[in-house]
Amino acid sequence: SSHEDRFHVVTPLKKSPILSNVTGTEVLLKLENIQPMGSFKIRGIGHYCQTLSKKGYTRFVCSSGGNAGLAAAYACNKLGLAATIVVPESTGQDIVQKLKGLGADVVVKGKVWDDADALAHQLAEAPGSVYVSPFNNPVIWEGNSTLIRELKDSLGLRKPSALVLAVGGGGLLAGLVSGMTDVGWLDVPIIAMETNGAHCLNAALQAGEIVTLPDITSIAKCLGAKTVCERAFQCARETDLISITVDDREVIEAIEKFLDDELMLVEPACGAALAAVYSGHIERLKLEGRLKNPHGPVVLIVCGGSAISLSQLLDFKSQFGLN
Ligand SMILES: COC[C@H](NCc1c(COP(=O)(O)O)cnc(C)c1O)C(=O)O
Repeated sequence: SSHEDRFHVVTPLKKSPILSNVTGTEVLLKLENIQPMGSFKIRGIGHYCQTLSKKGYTRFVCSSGGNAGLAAAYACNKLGLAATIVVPESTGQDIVQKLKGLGADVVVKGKVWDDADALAHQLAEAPGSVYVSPFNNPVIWEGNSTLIRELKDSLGLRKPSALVLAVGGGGLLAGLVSGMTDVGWLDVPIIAMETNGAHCLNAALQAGEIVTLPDITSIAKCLGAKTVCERAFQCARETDLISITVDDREVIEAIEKFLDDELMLVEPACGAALAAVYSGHIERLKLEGRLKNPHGPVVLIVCGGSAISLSQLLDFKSQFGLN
């Protein structure tokens, strides 16, 4: 599609000598943290808002941990449409202010994203309004799949030995699998990272069916969906998906190491993906022979996100005794 009818940018696929050295294999970073509003969300949410705006809706009602909301507020601002973003109490004030700065109405509701989502569905009943899911819609997955097309264009005939991503509700996973189907990469192993306490996909895979977590107890609130979407659960069974969970402490260690190594500050949702490298999972999987195409690069999706600041990182470090 031509530039003016999409909001995302083509992001760099950056070689990382330091992370390659840490894992003993080539690691490439897909820098979604430099998308407008700081995360990959603009690909799927921007495409969804763009598509639905042609149907005459005047107000978009998006439930979000924060990042999908920022993408929706940005898209509606560009489209000249009203936006209501419903976030849980765990969403920080800096994100709320950013949302308001984009002209969105912000409603804070409930302890976790699921509570905010229930209200968003109600508010979207109003005439002229339409609901925007942060992760559970085929149009969103179609937008997210543009990331794979860019990887294919960058890598040419080279196939990744693995794709590493963070999973919240599963929209990024569903989108990547859609793109992988298009480019013939369904055999590429997917390393699906979650934090313990926001591990709805891992819990479902262990149970053999979709389950709902009792609560979100991880600091990675932007991964905080208690139930993984159906499509993501199906994707996990249709692909060579390796589900890994990490502790919040490992996430904070990964964030700090990445800041020192690559001079970029990312939030806990993204730190979960980075922990695949810094907690030694990539190295282990390689030694276990799980990465069938060992000569290919590991591609890590640096998903970005706004739920971080230097002071929050310092608070997290003292919370986990990492000073
Ligand atoms: C509760 O929150 C769901 C969603 N965040 C999801 C998210 C993910 C995971 O993407 P998903 O698996 O939900 O498509 C990864 N990386 C970042 C930085 C994210 O913000 C949101 O913003 O509303």
